[in-house]
Amino acid sequence: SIPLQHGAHRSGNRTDADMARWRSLRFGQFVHWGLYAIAGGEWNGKIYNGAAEWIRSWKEMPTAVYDQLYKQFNPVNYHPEQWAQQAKDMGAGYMIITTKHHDGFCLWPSKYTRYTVAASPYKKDIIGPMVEAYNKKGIDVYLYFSIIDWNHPDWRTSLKTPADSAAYKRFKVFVKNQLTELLVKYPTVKGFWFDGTWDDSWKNDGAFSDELEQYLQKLHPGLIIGSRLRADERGARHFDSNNHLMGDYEQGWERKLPEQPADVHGNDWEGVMTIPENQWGYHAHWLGHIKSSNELIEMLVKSTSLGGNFVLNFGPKADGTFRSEEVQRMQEIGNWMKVNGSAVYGASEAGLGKPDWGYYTRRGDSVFMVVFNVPVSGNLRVKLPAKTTLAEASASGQPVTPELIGKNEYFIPVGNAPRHAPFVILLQTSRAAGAEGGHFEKAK
Ligand SMILES: COc1ccc([C@H]2[C@H](O)[C@H](O)[C@H](C)N2C)cc1
Repeated sequence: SIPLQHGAHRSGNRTDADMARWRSLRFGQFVHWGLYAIAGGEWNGKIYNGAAEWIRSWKEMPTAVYDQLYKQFNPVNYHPEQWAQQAKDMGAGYMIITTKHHDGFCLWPSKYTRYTVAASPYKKDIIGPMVEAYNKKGIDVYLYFSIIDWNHPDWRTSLKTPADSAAYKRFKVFVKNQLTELLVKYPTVKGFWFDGTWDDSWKNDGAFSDELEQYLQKLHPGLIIGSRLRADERGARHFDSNNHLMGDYEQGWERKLPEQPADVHGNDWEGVMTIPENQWGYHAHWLGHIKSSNELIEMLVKSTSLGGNFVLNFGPKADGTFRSEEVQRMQEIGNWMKVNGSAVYGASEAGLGKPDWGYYTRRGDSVFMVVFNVPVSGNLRVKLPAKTTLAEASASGQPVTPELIGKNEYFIPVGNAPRHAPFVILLQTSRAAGAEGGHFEKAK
């Protein structure tokens, strides 16, 4: 392997309590909120086909116009305790909030730039009350932070001249100052969700990203930071030049999910997902497919079945309210999670493969069958590993009688009554005496 100073410093997943908690929560809420919500994906009567939070880069939107939008930021209907309650009702265990997206506008009154809420008509800190409201509901908070900062005079995409290098040196100090400020002002946050780290300026300075990560973890022990922050000294991102994951979990699953255990190599990982095809900030006109609650529940269960977390994104309007499609999905998903959340919370891969009828998840000896597709036979096939016995099966607390159809193979009869949502069957298994280690195969 290649000797690296700034590659992965740990092989295998973190085993500490903070990471175990992150892993157990399984389901998060992403919130993208900022000046882009004022534009809402359109300008001068034209609709922007890109992602709403990127509208500043749209040729139809003069940057000078965008950069004045802060003078209109005044979310009179922003009630963080209502945001937190609806997230709680959805079943989210953690929330990720954009403190600063690529446009550089800060939702907290940073003392390192004037481009913050303090300069807006709203004046007040957005982040502090949000962290407090979510924590009060028992929801952990993570801070999204974009390294790219289109507003800052010292940000550079690449370093072409000595002047560029001098500017970017100042910019790195600014970044470290802002991150320190966020941890000092909001000490209950559990981690950072970094973005905007693909430019050469950042990619070619692996040493800085490594030192920054170590500095932040020393300042805030237990901090959780995904694989988007770092580059190694050869410019490799997410996985270092020896193909070892950098950061505490794989953070590359954006609007896509792994298909099988081999795709995640036994690493902790998190998938982030939009309800429309590709909108993170508020866009008045959602184009293309809008995912239903059942589709989103399947993605959450699929993620759990592959040992990862699933984070669903919401883009509040400029006034601080949520669009009806988003409120509806939070309620529908929450209603399902209230009944079936035990198949997700604290659960992980079952090591039983992928059945046609849906997904297996597992927590200890409890195996959950989350059923999306009932076969025409009305019987769900279950094959357990050798040395594993099936103690009992139940659906919604009612016992179900499995039919033994072969060695450690069963049919679970569920009938063909029409169903409009996935349902869960609990298999209580027991480890036969002398079964070595985990009687379920561990992900490779
Ligand atoms: C260039 O392709 C990109 C760049 C950045 C993104 C940003 C989105 O604005 C959003 O914040 C998402 C989480 N992030 C990866 C998405 C796609």
